[in-house]
Amino acid sequence: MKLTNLNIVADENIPALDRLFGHFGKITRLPGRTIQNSDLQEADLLLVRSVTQVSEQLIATSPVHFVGTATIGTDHIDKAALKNREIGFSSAPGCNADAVAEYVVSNLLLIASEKGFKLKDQTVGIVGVGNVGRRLQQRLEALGIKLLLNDPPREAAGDQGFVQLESLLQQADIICLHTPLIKEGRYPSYHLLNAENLPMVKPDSIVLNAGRGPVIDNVALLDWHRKRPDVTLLLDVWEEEPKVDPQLAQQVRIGTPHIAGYSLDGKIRGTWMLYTAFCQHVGIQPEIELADCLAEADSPLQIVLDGSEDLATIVHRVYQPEADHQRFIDSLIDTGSQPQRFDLLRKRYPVRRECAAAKLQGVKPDKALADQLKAVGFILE
Ligand SMILES: NC(=O)c1ccc[n+]([C@@H]2O[C@H](COP(=O)([O-])OP(=O)(O)OC[C@H]3O[C@@H](n4cnc5c(N)ncnc54)[C@H](O)[C@@H]3O)[C@@H](O)[C@H]2O)c1
Ligand SMILES: O=C(O)[C@H](O)[C@H](O)COP(=O)(O)O
Repeated sequence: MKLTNLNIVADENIPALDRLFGHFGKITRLPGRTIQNSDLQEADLLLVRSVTQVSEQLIATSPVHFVGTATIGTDHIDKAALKNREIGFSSAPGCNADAVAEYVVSNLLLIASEKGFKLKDQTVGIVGVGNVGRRLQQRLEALGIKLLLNDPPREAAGDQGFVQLESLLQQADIICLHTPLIKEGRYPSYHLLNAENLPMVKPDSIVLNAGRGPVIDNVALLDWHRKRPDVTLLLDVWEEEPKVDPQLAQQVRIGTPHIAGYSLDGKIRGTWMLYTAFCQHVGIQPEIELADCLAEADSPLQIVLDGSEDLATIVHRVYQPEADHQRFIDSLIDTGSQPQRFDLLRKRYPVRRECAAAKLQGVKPDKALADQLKAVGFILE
């Protein structure tokens, strides 16, 4: 196999493809939802995002020998089918975990200022404490916030410090869901929140889902929330996406089109992780650095401080949930085209950097603010 004339079929929404895979051969970019078996009949590599269902049927009779998904989630991949056909596989674990943690912190700071509470007086429950949940845990702990953690697989593996889901639901002021979508096995997460346990949620609490839509039974959620409008809903993921239930969308305070992880840094990191995994698959040494790919993307974020800012103001200069929410609400205007608009919002998502990439200039923050900024991921000189 020559490594310069491979046929690569890739989702058109994967960034930095030319830089990281161009030298391996010809790249054919396709809309992820439309990639089908006939597109793969001469393909060596298939690079996807979460919207391509990689099934036995998709790869049957194709010469594909490596599949990569530039995402954390893998619920769209039939890993057993790939293994049966001895096709190499890699996802991008943790690639956009910082982006999701920052999305959550930014949302919570927004709701705290709207409702007039201090985050440090709240108890936050994190369900699913993996790459995303851990980074959220680190940030919130560093801000002095009390946490309740639920992760039965980690608990079963001997990790400590977890509570049962029911007690988390009963005690947390803010509930953040960060589990993968798992339908089978010992710890399924499908409809983890449902008609039976949603009523356990405390009055006036906040429920945020940035995992996968079906982790909450959306029909039960709508029904319950109509009786419990005191609860603030923050939803980035939807059970039938790209189709969104317009009635549920109207109940949420912040609704977004599955973009919690959509930082430029997280996306490029995802492609780069596939590049290194592919190099390993074919037994060559990766030569391209992640930092070079990010530098070439050339989207610096400079934040000039005048000394009047607090943590929320600065975090919202990196990521402002309200802008995404407004675009999302606008996309619901016509039921017929709503799913296409959902995909378009994702395809044309504005450049968003992570806190670690921001350069703070102007008036130096005092120690208290500097500590908070470091807690949420800024790097201060
Ligand atoms: N909205 C977005 O843009 C976005 C971005 C990144 C990831 N995600 C989703 O978030 C998920 C989590 O990401 P991650 O990087 O933390 O994954 P991860 O695999 O590192 O961690 C997932 C954690 O969830 C735990 N878990 C599994 N089943 C559980 C259950 N039934 N109840 C409670 N905990 C359970 C696991 O033990 C693990 O610790 C991904 O699988 C993906 O579906 C969404
Ligand atoms: O699993 C992930 O990494 C995230 O959900 C990711 O943001 C999905 O993005 P998509 O592949 O749908 O563009």
